[in-house]
Amino acid sequence: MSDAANSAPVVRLDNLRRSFTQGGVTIDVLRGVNLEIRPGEIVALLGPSGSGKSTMLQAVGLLEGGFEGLIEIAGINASALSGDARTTLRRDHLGFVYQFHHLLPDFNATENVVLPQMVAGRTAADAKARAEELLAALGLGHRLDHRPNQLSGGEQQRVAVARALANRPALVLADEPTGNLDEATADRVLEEFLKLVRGEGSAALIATHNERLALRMDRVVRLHEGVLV
Ligand SMILES: Nc1ncnc2c1ncn2[C@@H]1O[C@H](COP(=O)(O)OP(=O)(O)OP(=O)(O)O)[C@@H](O)[C@H]1O
Repeated sequence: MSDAANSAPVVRLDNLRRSFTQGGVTIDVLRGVNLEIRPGEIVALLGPSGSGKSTMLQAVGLLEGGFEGLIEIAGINASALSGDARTTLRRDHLGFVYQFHHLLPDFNATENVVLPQMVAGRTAADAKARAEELLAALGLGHRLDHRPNQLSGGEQQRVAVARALANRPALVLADEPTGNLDEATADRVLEEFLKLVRGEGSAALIATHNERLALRMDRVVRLHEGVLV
């Protein structure tokens, strides 16, 4: 067995449930999701539109309340934590990539990757060196001073990838990370994303509609009628 298989999971979900009530109608979106992700493991989360992929990522990302069941991140029971402690747990262990990059428009590529590191307490010099290393690894060494609106869609997503990995998260959560790119660009960006995640030794949970891209990951799980199959 590999080292990864012997070590504690970076995330463990046990009987995760979430319902939404809207206009008197309740829908049970997650009906008892169980999942464990090992350190360094890259997992694709598939499921049709509306099956609850984003809802599940919000739970694991500790971004929303209203869930029942266990959410454990790096061995810590997140369900039992206060808001501040959840924020710290998120900052120390998780990185996020969304379909749309959510970069800060007034900051250049380097600064967008530096900022989360400064929030985590790293010195400006260390943060800058780390940002430049990640951006160079993603082929953006010549775009460090460009602001988001001076970058192509693929370049913007690469900056978002660098930002997500900046604090060396144990787990990267990605929601359709290449969903707004054309097929060829999506393929290239995903390839670089996976390579970097593997190189960094992070685990990842990546929601996608794309079966072909999912096959490039270590494991595929599917949301069907509120549970993972
Ligand atoms: N805040 C909310 N209030 C009410 N219903 C919600 C809320 N958030 C999500 N839902 C419902 O939960 C279901 C799952 O939504 P979710 O966004 O998780 O699906 P998804 O699998 O990510 O879909 P897509 O692939 O289209 O992004 C949908 O039917 C949606 O309408």
